[in-house]
Amino acid sequence: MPKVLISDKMDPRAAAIFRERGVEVDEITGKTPDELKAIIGQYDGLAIRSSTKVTKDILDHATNLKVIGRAGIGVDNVDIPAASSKGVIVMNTPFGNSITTAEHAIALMFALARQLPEANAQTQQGLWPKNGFMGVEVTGKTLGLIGAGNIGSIVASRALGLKMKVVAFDPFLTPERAVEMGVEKADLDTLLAKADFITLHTPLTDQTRNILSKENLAKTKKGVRIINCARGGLIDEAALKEALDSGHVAGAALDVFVTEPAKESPLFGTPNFICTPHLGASTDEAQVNVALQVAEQLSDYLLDGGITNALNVPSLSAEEAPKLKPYMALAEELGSLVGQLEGDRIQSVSVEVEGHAAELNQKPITAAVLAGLMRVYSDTVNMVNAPFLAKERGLDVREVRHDREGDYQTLVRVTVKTEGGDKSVAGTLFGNAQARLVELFGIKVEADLAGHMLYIVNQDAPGFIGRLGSTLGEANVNIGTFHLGRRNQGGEAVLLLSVDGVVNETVLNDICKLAGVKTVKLLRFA
Ligand SMILES: NC(=O)C1=CN([C@@H]2O[C@H](COP(=O)(O)OP(=O)(O)OC[C@H]3O[C@@H](n4cnc5c(N)ncnc54)[C@H](O)[C@@H]3O)[C@@H](O)[C@H]2O)C=CC1
Ligand SMILES: O=C(O)C(=O)COP(=O)(O)O
Repeated sequence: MPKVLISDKMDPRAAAIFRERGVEVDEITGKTPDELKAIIGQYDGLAIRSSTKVTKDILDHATNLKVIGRAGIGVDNVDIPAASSKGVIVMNTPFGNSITTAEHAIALMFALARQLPEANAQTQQGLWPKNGFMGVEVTGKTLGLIGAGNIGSIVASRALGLKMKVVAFDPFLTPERAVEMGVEKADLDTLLAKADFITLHTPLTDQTRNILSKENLAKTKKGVRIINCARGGLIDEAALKEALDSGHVAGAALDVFVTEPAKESPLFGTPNFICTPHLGASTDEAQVNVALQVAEQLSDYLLDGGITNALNVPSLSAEEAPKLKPYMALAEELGSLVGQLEGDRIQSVSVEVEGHAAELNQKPITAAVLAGLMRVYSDTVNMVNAPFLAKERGLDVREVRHDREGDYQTLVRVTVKTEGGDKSVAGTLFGNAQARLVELFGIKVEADLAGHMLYIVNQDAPGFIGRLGSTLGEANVNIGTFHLGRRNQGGEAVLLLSVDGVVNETVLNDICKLAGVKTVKLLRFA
């Protein structure tokens, strides 16, 4: 039974779903990195929010980990490249808390416009400060939206409902989508110059870090009010403090900080500054949504291989997964075969599918070919890290889908380009389940690829098989299955034999010495 650790506070429904689905679950929150390192090796899955930092160091100790599920959106607390290179899938729940977070941004906008926190505090101190708080209306004002994705577009729709004008800066926002959203698409400088309120809704990336820098804050309209419910690091906090002190920025509301938990900050105590402790996603509704979703997604993957909302591997629905499973086994065997036979000589790989295989999602099939192929270099390769490793090695990978009818109802062909020319292997599924090699470097064969196998290329001649049988028999090597193919009578022939146990070097040398033998190689399949 797979085992999952929930390491951040999550709605109890997540644990209930895991148990219902047949996944063992531990809920252990608040661990230090060292404490987490000590226990993470036991788990196949890890469910987190933003508190757990999944660093390379933690991943190095996560010897059984297959999948990380983020109950929420931002995954900047996960070292995704490190997870990918370890073959660990990273998933998030991209929509479960977006309405809630958009509402928090709107709440903070009103809190700023009417100085609600300070007015509340002074009223409760018995000051009745009726003349101390002059607010501003939002109606008719311009909201500058930096980032017009899921959350940004919900904020825009709410702002339009409040009769605001919305100007959006997002390099990926198409003019058509801007029209659909009812917003004006603008460049950043235009937005900074026009906006009465600015709200940020981008991930933290190298491009967005300090997007509200000292220089950009200086380009804003005097009296602007700024809201950040996305990520700390999008605003230069020191420059914001200066701009609040000088009165250029009339107010700022932060839900997120560069360093979290933010137990101290030069911004604390600044007039017209308000903040919340990363509460954007904290509503009953959002937490139920993300908890249910993350538990279902992790269970799907650990139990059935279904992949939803993964950030480092193509998606694979729980419906597709069982159909693709035998294809992935076939693809991995074909990749392993060419990898073992051609290894370092491979310059590029092409994966072709035809017949039934062409009706399926090809990405997982290609990833499985690469996993088989790259396993020559490392035992820890799987379909998550294989595409990355292939890229690192400079392997060019192509996918081809044929609509044509071929000799087989379904076929996967892997062609590798080497200095010696293109070499191709192909396989089919018998009964939609049983993987079978049907072509090996242009020669028709029919073989199961399993266990230890001997690959022999020889000149087709009478008596060869008898001599080979005797050599193996004398060495006490039992032949399990025997598959033979040849280009033409008397031409090049290829033999694939499954053998019980490992064939040692002496036996391989004896086979090499048999008349007509060109190549002998010991292969290993799962
Ligand atoms: N405070 C909180 O508790 C929460 C914070 N968030 C954060 O909100 C942010 C946005 O989330 P979603 O809208 O769901 O993401 P999304 O991926 O749907 O949208 C992000 C948008 O940012 C845009 N973008 C990327 N680079 C940009 C750049 N250089 N300049 C301008 N725009 C750029 C993208 O094109 C995209 O449209 C994330 O960072 C997420 O972590 C999300 C949920 C809760
Ligand atoms: O979903 C996100 O990106 C968030 O920032 C929410 O964070 P949280 O799950 O509340 O720690």
